[in-house]
Amino acid sequence: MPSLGRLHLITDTRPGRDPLTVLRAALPVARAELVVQVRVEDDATDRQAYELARRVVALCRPYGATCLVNDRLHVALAVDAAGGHVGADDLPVRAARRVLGSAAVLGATAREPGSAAEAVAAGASYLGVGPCHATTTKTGLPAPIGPAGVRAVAAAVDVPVIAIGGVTAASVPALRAAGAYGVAVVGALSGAADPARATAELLGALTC
Ligand SMILES: Cc1ncc(COP(=O)(O)OP(=O)(O)O)c(N)n1
Ligand SMILES: Cc1nc(C(=O)O)sc1CCOP(=O)(O)O
Ligand SMILES: [Mg+2]
Repeated sequence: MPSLGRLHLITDTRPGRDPLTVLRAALPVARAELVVQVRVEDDATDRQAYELARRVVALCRPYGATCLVNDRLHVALAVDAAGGHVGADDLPVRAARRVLGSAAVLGATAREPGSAAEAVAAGASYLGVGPCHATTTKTGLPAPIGPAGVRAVAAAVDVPVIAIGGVTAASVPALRAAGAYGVAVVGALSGAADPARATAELLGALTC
């Protein structure tokens, strides 16, 4: 399995957002450090998810960036993405691993050490851990766990921990110090006036 990129860009498909424009700005800056997770709204059709994922895979390929698909693993397989990401409402990690195969990248959401260790034992190759900070991008989340929560999970597993939820370049150093391997963002790039510059700032904070 190739090494995992440290900057995960999750597509923002809310009305008025333009995920492919953001991606085109981020790719030349982050190149193989970029992991793009195709995430669509729950009411999007599989065809819409497929069309977006197909375009993302094609855009990522020349840069060596990685494309994953959130939730819809059949779409990941259909577009030959590198893997997928699952959480509590999705296929169980062991079932997801069976679907994707042993070589795929498989991310799982974990918010505390016990479920984190279970997800790794079931076949997760990285963990998405959060919400680290308050976020307006997704509703219904538990209270933020902060760097201390990330530290507890990172100490319990031997796979990369990707911190998520309200992450900005300013919050990256504390998350890295807590053991995060990388970060996943929506708003920090999708809402940026200059996504290329925001990508450079996030990468700078991740790799210094
Ligand atoms: C990197 C990363 N971490 C966590 C999540 C959240 O996944 P999940 O809990 O399944 O929630 P949805 O994203 O499906 O709404 C993620 N997508 N990526
Ligand atoms: C999709 C998602 N999952 C989360 C979790 O904690 O499981 S937080 C989140 C949204 C992250 O968006 P932003 O970077 O704009 O805060
Ligand atoms: Mg999910």
